[in-house]
Amino acid sequence: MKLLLKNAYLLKDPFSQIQKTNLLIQDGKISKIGEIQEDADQVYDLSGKLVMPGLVNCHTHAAMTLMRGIAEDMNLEDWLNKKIFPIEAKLTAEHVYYGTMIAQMEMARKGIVAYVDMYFHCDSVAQAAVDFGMKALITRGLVDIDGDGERRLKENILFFEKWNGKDGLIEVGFGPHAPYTCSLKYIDKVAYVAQQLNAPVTIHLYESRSETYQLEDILSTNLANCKVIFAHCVHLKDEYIPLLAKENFFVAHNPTSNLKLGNGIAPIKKLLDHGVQVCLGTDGAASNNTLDILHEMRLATLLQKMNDPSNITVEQALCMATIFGAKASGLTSGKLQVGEDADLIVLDVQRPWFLPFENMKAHLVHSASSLDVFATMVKGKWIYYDGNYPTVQIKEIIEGFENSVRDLTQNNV
Ligand SMILES: N[C@@H](CCSC[C@H]1O[C@@H](n2cnc3c(=O)[nH]cnc32)[C@H](O)[C@@H]1O)C(=O)O
Ligand SMILES: [Zn+2]
Repeated sequence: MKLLLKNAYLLKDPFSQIQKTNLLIQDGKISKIGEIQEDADQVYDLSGKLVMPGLVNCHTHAAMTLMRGIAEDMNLEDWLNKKIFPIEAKLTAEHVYYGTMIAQMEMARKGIVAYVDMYFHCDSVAQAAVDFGMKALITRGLVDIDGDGERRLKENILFFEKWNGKDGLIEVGFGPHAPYTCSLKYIDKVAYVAQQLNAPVTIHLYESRSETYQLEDILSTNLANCKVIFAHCVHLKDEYIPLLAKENFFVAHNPTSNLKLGNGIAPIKKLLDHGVQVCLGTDGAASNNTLDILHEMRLATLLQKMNDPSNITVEQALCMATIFGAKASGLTSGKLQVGEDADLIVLDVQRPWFLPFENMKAHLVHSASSLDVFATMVKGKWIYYDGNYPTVQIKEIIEGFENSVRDLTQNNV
């Protein structure tokens, strides 16, 4: 299958100049950029549109779209214990499938091509990603405070065996939830298994003020040897920052969720200055409430500029949303060049807020909104195109989602 994208403005990566050109996509990969004479099966005239690498959401709980708006104006502890956990106790595999589908529709609509998930009923998450055609690093959320950690870990291992690498879309990792829900011994064991399987790990770290454990203790476990995405890192002592500057460590910054749950602002400028690899996440839709990486990119940038506007540059912001997220997730390259998977987005830039055109990169960070996204492609397939979701039956999904919400919220105790 050959697709030709004609007459588009192309931003290959945050550091290159925008140029008007054509892209040929063959069997899911970019096969040529420039003058193209070859015939294609499908030709798209993208005059007036900009093609750039797809965005990566490095921390979410996709199925939590089911709980969007259900628990507002609360701190993390009450939000989790009083509202979210009791509803999650009722979740079925079917609910998670529809919740994840709706999340993916939202993410595709907003230019996201790949995401990192931590949840349960993971077969449903993976099935939804494959059905929709989106890339996902899926980790089973693991807790052991209730004594049932072993069962969850076994489930994560089986899930790895069944889904890892599926269709070139799915990667499976391990998700020890947080140091306050997992003992050190359990984190160590989970990380050991992940290391043996060469699988990544994702964990919540220093999200709220009440998290006062020692980072040295956490890093004395096998976690030190794994590829790890640490979500949040808001309440990280200064002396801990250098400990995270490692090739195998990433910090997923979730500025909206951190503000909304009253947790504060992560020290992103300091992390970047120390060479820590920072990417962006939305967290779940119950704490954000949107899954919008363009929005997180802009907010992350503005928050760090609070005291000094030079703290985060336009290029750094674009890197967090694309290349750094791509590397953290391992799912895509975050660059548009020959030989890479065609994981790209198309923005309609014929709009007043994208003028003057010469300053487009600044507009992408400070002026664009996700509603400027015209189309989203993963591995050469459109998953969103001009109001349509070509891979799924929207009516059936919305119906399944609404039935799931009804199941979860009706008083059936
Ligand atoms: N409790 C599950 C496993 C946990 S999955 C991941 C968990 O992370 C929770 N979660 C979502 N957002 C946050 C957050 O911001 N901080 C901490 N936990 C969160 C989410 O509600 C979900 O319960 C079981 O029965 O096996
Ligand atoms: Zn989270």
